[in-house]
Parts: sequence; C-alpha cells; structure tokens
Amino acid sequence: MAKLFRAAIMGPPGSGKGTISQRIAQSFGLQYLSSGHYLRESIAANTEAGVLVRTYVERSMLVPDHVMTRLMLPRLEHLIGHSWLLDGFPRTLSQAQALSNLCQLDLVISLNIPYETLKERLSDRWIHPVSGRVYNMGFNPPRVQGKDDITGEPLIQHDDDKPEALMARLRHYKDVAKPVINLYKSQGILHSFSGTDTDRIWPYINSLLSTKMHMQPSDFFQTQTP
Ligand SMILES: Nc1nc2c(ncn2[C@@H]2O[C@H](COP(=O)(O)OP(=O)(O)O)[C@@H](O)[C@H]2O)c(=O)[nH]1
Ligand SMILES: Nc1ncnc2c1ncn2[C@@H]1O[C@H](COP(=O)(O)OP(=O)(O)O)[C@@H](O)[C@H]1O
Repeated sequence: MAKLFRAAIMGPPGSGKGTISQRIAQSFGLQYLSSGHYLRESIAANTEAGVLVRTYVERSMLVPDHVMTRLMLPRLEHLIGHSWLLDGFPRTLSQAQALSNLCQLDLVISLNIPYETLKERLSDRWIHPVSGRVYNMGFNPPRVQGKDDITGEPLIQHDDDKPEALMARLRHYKDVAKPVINLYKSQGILHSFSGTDTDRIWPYINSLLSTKMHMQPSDFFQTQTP
C-alpha cells in the first residue's frame, strides 16, 4: 500500500520554492500545486474571478483568503488518495486554518534565504507568463536568450521582481508568514533550511523526504487510503 504524503513549501519570493518543488515532484512523484500558477491560469482565462485576482497580483498584493481557499481547496479535494506538495499556499494563518479543516499536513519546508541573495536572483528572474516556467540568466538560463525552451515564446520580467519593490514584499511576507510558521512549528512538522544556493540545500531536503516518505503509515496522524 502506497503511503500518502502531504507537504507544503514556504519561503519569501525568490527563495527557490518553485525550483525546489519541481525537483521534489520529479524525484518523489508528488502532485505539485502552485498557487501562483493557478492564479495566473485564472487571470489568463479572464473569468470574473480572474479579473478580480489580476487587480491583486499586478500590485503584488495578497489575494483575499476566501478567493485563495476557493481556488485551492477544491483541487486538493480532487486529490484524495494522492500525495501532493503545495507551493505558495497556505500563505496566511486563515488559509492554514482552512486547509487544516480539510487535511493534516505531514511536513512543511521553510526556506530562509538572505535578502541580498533574493535581490540578486529576482533581478535575474525571467518567466514564461503562460506556463509559469521560471529561468535565471545565471543559474538556469533558457537555451535561447529571452525565449521559453518549450514554446519559443518571449520571456518577461515581473515589475515586482525589481529591487525597488522587493524590500516591501519581503517585509510583508515575513509579517504574514510568521504566525503560519509558528503554527507548523508547534505541530512539530516544520523543517527550516538556510543558505544561498539551492543546489546545496537540495540534498538535505532530498534526504529528509526520503526518510519521511519511507516511514510506516502508522507514523502519520491521518488514516491513509490505499
Ligand atoms: N543564482 C541562483 N539562482 C537560483 C537558485 N535557486 C533558484 N534560483 C533562481 O532564482 C529565481 C527564484 O527562484 P524560484 O524557484 O522562482 O523562487 P520562488 O519565488 O520562491 O518560487 C529563479 O529565477 C530561479 O531560477 C540558486 O541557487 N542560485
Ligand atoms: N496563498 C496566496 N495568498 C494570497 N496571494 C497569493 C498566494 N499565492 C500567490 N499569491 C499572489 O500571487 C502572486 C505570485 O505568487 P507566486 O507565483 O507564488 O510568486 P512569489 O513567491 O514570487 O510571490 C503573489 O505576489 C500574490 O499576489
């Protein structure tokens, strides 16, 4: 019987959540759910919800909790019987409480990356807006400069990744994330990783997940379905 595993990854913008999540999903076969991806998808679909969401995301403001829970929780309900990893959700205490009404997380990864590193990375971050694929001109450059590897479409840079917007974003992140981090710490499921290089942090996360995912089902709180 495969054991179910539910995890979330937290960290400030640019801390490597997306990059590490892709590695986790690939190495451990978890379903990967990124709040930013679903928000961009709803913006692109131009639905009523998408138009509302755009007004927040464009200004780098947090989308209201009730909109986020309506976006994310039904997707998780569809994944009953699957293992998954959440990136970017929950971001507030209210989102964390809504999530806990649906299920108990097994593990939360928190990334602590120095401000100077975040600033450098984000000023070099280029995105394929339709798919959310992320590049960095030094760390993982596209094969052709300025073009997405898969579609060949142009890459863009978010205005809020520019240094002048970053400090405020990071301060806001810290304020909002603190109670969420404290909640998961009090539940004994928080694992924090610090450093400047994803490639150096990754082996520790890899080994933690290998250990946790091979524990017996009885080591977890919830009853697992086959
Ligand atoms: N130079 C460098 N860039 C990195 C490293 N890890 C991730 N990146 C890049 O930093 C940017 C932010 O990473 P991302 O995974 O999008 O972070 P997120 O905002 O937390 O999801 C992207 O352009 C990544 O390609 C690293 O160790 N070194
Ligand atoms: N859980 C969430 N709650 C509220 N807003 C969110 C959430 N996740 C993402 N967003 C919104 O989407 C934007 C992009 O998110 P994301 O792609 O995770 O990038 P980043 O980690 O760089 O902030 C955020 O700036 C915010 O406006």
